[in-house]
Amino acid sequence: MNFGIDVTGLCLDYGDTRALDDMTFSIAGGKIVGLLGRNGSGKTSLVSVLAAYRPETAGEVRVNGQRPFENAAVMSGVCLIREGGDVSDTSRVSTVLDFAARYRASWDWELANKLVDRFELPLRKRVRALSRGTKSALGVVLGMASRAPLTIFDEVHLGMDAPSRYAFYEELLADYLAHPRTFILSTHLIEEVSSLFEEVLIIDKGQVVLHEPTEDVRERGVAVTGPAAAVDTFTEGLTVLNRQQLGGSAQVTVFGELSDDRQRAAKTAGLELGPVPLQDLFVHLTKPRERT
Ligand SMILES: Nc1ncnc2c1ncn2[C@@H]1O[C@H](COP(=O)(O)OP(=O)(O)OP(=O)(O)O)[C@@H](O)[C@H]1O
Repeated sequence: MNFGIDVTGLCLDYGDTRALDDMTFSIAGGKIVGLLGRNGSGKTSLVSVLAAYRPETAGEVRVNGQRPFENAAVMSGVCLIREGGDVSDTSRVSTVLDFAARYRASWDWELANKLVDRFELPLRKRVRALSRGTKSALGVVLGMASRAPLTIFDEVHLGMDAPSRYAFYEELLADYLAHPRTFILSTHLIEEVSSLFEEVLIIDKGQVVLHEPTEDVRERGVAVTGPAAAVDTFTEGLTVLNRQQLGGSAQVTVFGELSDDRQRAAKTAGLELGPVPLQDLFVHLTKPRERT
């Protein structure tokens, strides 16, 4: 079972601060979605509404067809893991897992135990004695083993070191393939995790900037690689997102599709064309605009 999401005209205010500003989007169930946005763009606010931690100020939010806030049927099927962990600092790791197992209808102990071993979680230790990375790993175990129809990781893996993060991505993909469900991952570490995303939702200043299949997003630009002088000549006048040079070779990322003629011209000039790194597009789409 997996939960889909329908959001229409969603607004969320904290007093005078409008954190979510007229958001509209739908996510079909059974996908891994990347939620990308700069600091303060509204990622945590959005997932808090989806997971019923907060009521919306205006608009409509439907998770599995129902309004989440104070709705037991939705809340029991949504698992939001935030970086802080939301678990009692004084409890032992084993107690936190036991509690989650009692609360989560679809909890899977086999998976939990496998991940406890993989992340070397100290079951007897109290949560407050865990390092930041180990606490994040505990969050990963709670989120994965819940097998919730909608599982949301809000920047949970940022505290983990690279081997642990890659272990997380591997376990997430394996378990998703075996037990498809809806995942939302909010992150700043775009490139290393982007291969997992089937869809990308980019938000900025509380608004949706882009919501597309990842493949389509990558086709919104082109990475041009080859001898530096030829690359620069070819990309002159185009919207350049990024330029890297190594010795005599350069790679320039440009925004916008290239016509067939331009693509042929690139090949004739000995240039290689490739997909655009998601990170470059993200930076471009969320960069501050001049006010008019
Ligand atoms: N409890 C709160 N009270 C008042 N304003 C808040 C509160 N929580 C968030 N905000 C404001 O709402 C906006 C969105 O914040 P939010 O935490 O949702 O962004 P974010 O994308 O998760 O940021 P980050 O990547 O830095 O975690 C920001 O302007 C923030 O200052």
